[in-house]
Amino acid sequence: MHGIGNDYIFVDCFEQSLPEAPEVLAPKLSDRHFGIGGDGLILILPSDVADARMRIFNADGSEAEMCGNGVRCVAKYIYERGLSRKNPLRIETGRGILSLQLKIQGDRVTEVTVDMGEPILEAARIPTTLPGSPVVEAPLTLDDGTSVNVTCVSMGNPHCVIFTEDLTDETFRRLGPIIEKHPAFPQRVNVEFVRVCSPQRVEVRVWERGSGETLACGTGACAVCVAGALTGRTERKITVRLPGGELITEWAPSGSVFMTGPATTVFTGEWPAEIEPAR
Ligand SMILES: N[C@H](CCC[C@H](N)C(=O)O)C(=O)O
Repeated sequence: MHGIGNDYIFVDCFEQSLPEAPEVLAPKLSDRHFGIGGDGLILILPSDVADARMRIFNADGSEAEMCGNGVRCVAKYIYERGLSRKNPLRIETGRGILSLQLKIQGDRVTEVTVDMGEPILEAARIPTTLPGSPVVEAPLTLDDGTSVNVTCVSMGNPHCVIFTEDLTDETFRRLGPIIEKHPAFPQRVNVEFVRVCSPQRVEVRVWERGSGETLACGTGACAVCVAGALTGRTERKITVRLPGGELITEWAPSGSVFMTGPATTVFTGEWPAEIEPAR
């Protein structure tokens, strides 16, 4: 399944368990030539406190606290497979229990609005060693001596937002991995490069922690919405245009960030666990 091109392999763990640790399995299955292919692995598990629990592992095997595009797909799976027919659904994640409002046409979930919770802005909880809480347009010095201004937001997982007119491949692919692993981010960081088109619309490219360039990032779109409002560059409700499609985000007066977007099933199947990927 995918959320506007941010694709994951989803495993239904209600009735089955994995043949090996997810940290080991995620890189194997995510490999687009020797595995199934995806930006990572997402486990759909039973929960004592919600309709289901989601665990997300990036393509490098690292576990993340949250995945915005992924949680919309989990809700679609749970509802369409009849594991729960509630609406809204509640999904337990690494950042707590989230509420998801489903748009249903026929028997299909076509769109999901997620209450992503409140942004986390204290530097130590992003986490980052940069000064300020919130960290807004702070200079981040790179190892070549140059610096970029960054605004840091956590949606349960860490994000570094850079407002720029330069979304070229050269800059994106040079700076993305450098900033992902920058010492100012003890747990690494997801990096969003943002061009402001208007106070209601931005264009974004994302270099994800643990997965590199992806076509979209739901938590990243929410972090951009918060950073745009904090810096006065955008309104609190914006359309975020990513390479894979668009998400609607709003940092509501209640403090929660809401994200609306589609969720798509590409195929279902099974992998013969005894066959090891060739690598
Ligand atoms: N790479 C992210 C997890 C996936 C987030 C993204 N795919 C989304 O839709 O929010 C991290 O390590 O925090």
